[in-house]
Amino acid sequence: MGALDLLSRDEAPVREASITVRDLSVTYPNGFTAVRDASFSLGPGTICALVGVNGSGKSTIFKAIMGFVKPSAGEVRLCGLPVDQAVGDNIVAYVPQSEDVDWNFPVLVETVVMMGRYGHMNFLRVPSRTDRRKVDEALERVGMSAYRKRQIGELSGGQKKRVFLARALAQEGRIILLDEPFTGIDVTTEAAIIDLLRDLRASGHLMLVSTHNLGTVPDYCDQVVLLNRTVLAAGPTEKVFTPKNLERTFGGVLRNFELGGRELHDDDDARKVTVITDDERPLVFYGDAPPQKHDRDRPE
Ligand SMILES: Nc1ncnc2c1ncn2[C@@H]1O[C@H](COP(=O)(O)OP(=O)(O)OP(=O)(O)O)[C@@H](O)[C@H]1O
Repeated sequence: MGALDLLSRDEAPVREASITVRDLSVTYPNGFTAVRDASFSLGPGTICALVGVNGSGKSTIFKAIMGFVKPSAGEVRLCGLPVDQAVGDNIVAYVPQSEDVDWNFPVLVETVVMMGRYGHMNFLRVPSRTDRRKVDEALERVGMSAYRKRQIGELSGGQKKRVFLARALAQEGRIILLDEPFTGIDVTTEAAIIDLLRDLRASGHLMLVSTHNLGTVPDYCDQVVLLNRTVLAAGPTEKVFTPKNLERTFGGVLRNFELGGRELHDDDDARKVTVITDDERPLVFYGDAPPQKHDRDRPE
């Protein structure tokens, strides 16, 4: 171990992963309250889907968990700690939405992943042997070692997602937030990411995944939080991910096109539905229905 390792901040004890959101309200400076009285709690070894329409407050919840916005009421605790302390201890890692990243910024893949180690380094930010090894391992784990010397902006959407996932792995947070990780990627990459999330769950990590790909939610998420500016329902997937709850969440009518477009009953498989909004537009396809679309084509 080198002298710089001795000065690193890796000594924080490993705590059991947990997220507690209690009566959380977030009001933005313009006075708009994006989330009101939201409560849910999650423990270690969990993959939880955060599901809601556009603007329902998913990113706002993430920002509150990362400490980017302060609650106007209520609180968030991570592993039992206040957010600032948990972020300082590298407990929480974040995989951003693609749109939130400036892809023109010239930076190598391996540098992006090394950023996950910054919180573990001293103020000089000179990578130790451990930091380099963690970066190597993380790139290997997401299958991106061969791309380490490439500019991030040159990669495909799915490859970029993998790199940001590698950054989160290198950071070694027990809690990982993934903001729409499956948008714009192929099914193979989606399956690879889901496999990785399952591995991480098996090692006690807690993952909160905001997603519009509802069809696969019951396959890999053991918990679900349904959101529409507050928590409408939260708990085990088999209890919460029901047609009735999804109808409340999406504010439309659920139909099963496999069954001739009839409205869904609550004992139907919630995966095989399409949400129809008030203006008769299909909002989300999932299950065995056509792939996710947002246009006006209704399936026959
Ligand atoms: N900085 C801000 N100032 C004011 N209002 C904001 C701000 N950021 C978000 N909002 C508003 O808060 C609401 C929730 O936004 P948020 O980004 O959390 O939704 P979301 O569920 O993540 O949406 P999407 O699925 O489209 O990503 C929206 O009505 C949005 O316009």
